[in-house]
Amino acid sequence: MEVRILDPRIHEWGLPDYQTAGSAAIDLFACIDAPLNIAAQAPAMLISAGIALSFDDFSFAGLVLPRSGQGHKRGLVLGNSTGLIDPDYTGEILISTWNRNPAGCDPITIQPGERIAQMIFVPVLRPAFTVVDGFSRATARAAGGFGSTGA
Ligand SMILES: O=c1ccn([C@H]2C[C@H](O)[C@@H](COP(=O)(O)OP(=O)(O)OP(=O)(O)O)O2)c(=O)[nH]1
Repeated sequence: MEVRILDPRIHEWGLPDYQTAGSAAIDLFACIDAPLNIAAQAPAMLISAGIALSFDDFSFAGLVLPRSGQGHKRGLVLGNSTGLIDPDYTGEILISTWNRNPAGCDPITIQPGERIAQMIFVPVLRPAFTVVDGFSRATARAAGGFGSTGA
């Protein structure tokens, strides 16, 4: 995969070496010029991750996820829940940043270079659709949905 470093500070912050470190994800840095206050419950803010990717082929995609500590302990999550990076997207990766804490809580201050999200890569399946009126195979669950098997 080719990566363009759009923010030169990433050279010093370090591209993650997740392939040898055993981590599943690369951390994404907040490419901001000064500390940034994110108010509780304010509309999500797009923050540059400072990199762009060129996927080798269309068989995998990227998912931007919150970091567990940032989300659970601090309330810093993603305004889009999960970000999908399409394999044909070559623009800068952006992080939809949201302070989920209740209104009135202190703002969260993000520092330049802080790792505010992470990205994993997933294989993409593209099943062919066959339009039918009824399914050819019956299952025990059928249309039993939420809670249908008990609490
Ligand atoms: O957290 C994210 C989510 C998306 N993107 C970029 C990559 C992705 O390929 C593109 C479009 O995202 P998506 O397909 O989820 O957006 P959409 O709202 O469905 O718009 P589109 O019509 O562009 O597909 O935006 C990011 O940089 N960060």
